[in-house]
Amino acid sequence: EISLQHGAHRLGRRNDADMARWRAYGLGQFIHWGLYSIPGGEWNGKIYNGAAEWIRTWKEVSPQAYDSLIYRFNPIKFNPDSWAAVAGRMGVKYVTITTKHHDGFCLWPSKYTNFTVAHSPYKKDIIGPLVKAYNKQGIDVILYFSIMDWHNPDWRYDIKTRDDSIAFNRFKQFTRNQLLELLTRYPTAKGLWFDGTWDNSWVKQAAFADSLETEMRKLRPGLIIGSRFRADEYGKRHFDSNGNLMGDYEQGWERKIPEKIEDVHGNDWDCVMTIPENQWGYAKTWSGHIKTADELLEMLAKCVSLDGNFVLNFGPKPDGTLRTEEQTLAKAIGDWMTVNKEAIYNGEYAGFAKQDWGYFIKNTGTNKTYMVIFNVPVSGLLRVTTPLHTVINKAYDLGNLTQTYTPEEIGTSTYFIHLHQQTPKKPFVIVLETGETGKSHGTGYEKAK
Ligand SMILES: COc1ccc([C@@H]2N[C@@H](C)[C@@H](O)[C@H]2O)cc1
Repeated sequence: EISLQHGAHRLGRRNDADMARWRAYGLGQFIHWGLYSIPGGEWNGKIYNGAAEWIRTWKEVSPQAYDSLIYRFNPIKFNPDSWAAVAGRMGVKYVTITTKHHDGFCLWPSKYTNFTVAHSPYKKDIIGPLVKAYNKQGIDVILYFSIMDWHNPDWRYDIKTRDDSIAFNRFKQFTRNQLLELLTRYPTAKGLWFDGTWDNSWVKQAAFADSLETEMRKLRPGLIIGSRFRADEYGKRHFDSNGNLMGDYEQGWERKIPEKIEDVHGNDWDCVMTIPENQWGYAKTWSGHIKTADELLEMLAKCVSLDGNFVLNFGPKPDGTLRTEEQTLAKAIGDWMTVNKEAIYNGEYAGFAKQDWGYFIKNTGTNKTYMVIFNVPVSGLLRVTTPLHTVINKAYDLGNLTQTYTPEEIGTSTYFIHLHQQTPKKPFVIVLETGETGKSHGTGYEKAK
């Protein structure tokens, strides 16, 4: 271990109620909405082959022409209650919303720049009504904020000259002002999801970012901040120079999912996922593979089975409506969650050996472990190996509690659950009620160090 001034300030997971609430979410929604939604990945009739929210960087697009999109931002059909209703029906417990993406356009009327909704034809605050509508549905809000801001003339990719340093110091104050402004305007927001923090200019601000993080936590006790916000004084990000996670949850899983529990190092984490291969903001043309509800449900179950949250991205249209494909997927996921939500909410790593048929999810604080089944073997036999000293007392269908199973013991702590003839063509859940044998009352696995 080396001594660090600006590394992790806490070892291991947070154990307070605010973090326990975040840990229990399971399923979240990401929303990417802004000026980039207007071109939707197309410019002068040509399709941009990158992510639609990055179109400003395309050589075919002049930054000034892009920034003039502010005069076309007027989502007349925007109705936050309908977005929140879709999210509620889908069963999400939290939403992460872009307050400002890399292009610098603010969805709230910030006092610190004119590049906001207040100076668009729409005029009104977007974030406030969104927070209110989602909170009314019992859905918590996390604010996405991009440090990198292409519009602000003081932004720098690196600090090479004294002028860079003078400009970037102004930028740091601007950033601090906006973050404190967001936390003050939206006091019910539970946390921050930072992005745009990989460039040298910001990576060199270990001391500034560390003190800003401390200031934000003081302003909002319990605030949840991800690992992507700041670097330590050696430029290490997410994990400091001693290998300890900075922030409260790991933000390393963007469009990818860990394979095994060792990959998450005993930390909290979220996975943020797109429906097409790689589009966050609205893209008129979705190319490549569009994920199905069953694929997304398997990703959800996999994340929760490995102690994470699964956050599915929506890119609303410039008029404020949600595209049909997203509404259809939200309903399909919601229909499944209506029956199986108790396997997802308050879910954690169960410590059972991974099996090919699917995922084990333990319910925090109870003796229930859920088997979320995607791949029924031709044998119709589901193998279960329990953790040490754990026995199965009861097994039954979550979707039909009268449908019970008597596990056949086939070896030490190993059982076969015999499925009944016709199994559904949808993912389904079997509930295991377990008990402990022998002296040890361990959880069957020690949290990975
Ligand atoms: C350098 O590669 C990327 C990839 C994606 C991003 C942004 N993070 C996602 C959550 C989206 O906001 C995407 O624009 C930024 C840089």
